Amino acid sequence: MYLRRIARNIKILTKNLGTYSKMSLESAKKTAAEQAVNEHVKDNLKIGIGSGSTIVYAVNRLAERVKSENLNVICIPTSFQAKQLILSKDLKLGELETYPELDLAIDGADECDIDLNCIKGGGGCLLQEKIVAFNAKYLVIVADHTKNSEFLTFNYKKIPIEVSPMAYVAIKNRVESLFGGELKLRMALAKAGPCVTDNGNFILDWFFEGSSKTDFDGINRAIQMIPGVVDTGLFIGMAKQAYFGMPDGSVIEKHI
Ligand SMILES: O=C[C@H](O)[C@H](O)[C@H](O)COP(=O)(O)O
Repeated sequence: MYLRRIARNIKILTKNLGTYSKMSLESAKKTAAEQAVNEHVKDNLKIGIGSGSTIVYAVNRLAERVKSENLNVICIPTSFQAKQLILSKDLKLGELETYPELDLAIDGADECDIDLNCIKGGGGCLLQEKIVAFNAKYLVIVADHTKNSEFLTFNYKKIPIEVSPMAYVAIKNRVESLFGGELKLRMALAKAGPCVTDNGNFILDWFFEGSSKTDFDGINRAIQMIPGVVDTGLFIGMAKQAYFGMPDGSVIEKHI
């Protein structure tokens, strides 16, 4: 009886700790995203809007500032999710076709190294994010502290690669024989079969462990050369600044 009660209390404690750490991660994302929007958004900007859970806080803050300061900003989405966010907040929606030169892009990351190289695509969005970031003068990353790492794959052990569906087996075999690791076709969660991106492609998650010496730039270029590869989640040399929300409520900023 006594032991059973202890076991129950331990279970409750573990559950509460889990909820607490999830809450603190969410507040870390929020503080980082809000600070980035406070420091970078000005009147008359064309802004690329990234995808994921952290960008939601950035868009919320952006909408507040647009309303309270009567700012004129055009938002260019990087995914279906980003477009829905922009529309739901009554922000001005633009597209790259009409606004091919952007002032700023704000986006999340799955991991970000000391030089601000990133792994992205954990949520299945990378191609439009990379196109939008490339055409923005300044890419700012917003994330919680768990994404701030020494080198890529230090914490986040997979690199998403968007591929043409017909080529996924050939690409999997080629990357494994060139660089090792294992590529797995990402499966959908509430649908039978593979996860299909906003662009109608598949995602191969490359489980690969690099080190501080790994040439991710070279690897990225080599993979991009394989026919059927649409793009990789390696964002090398693209971000100029990153904001990481810390557990104590502070924000660490990194510049290039
Ligand atoms: O595919 C998703 C995007 O690349 C996200 O920006 C990335 O996964 C980070 O997302 P989150 O802000 O949810 O950690």
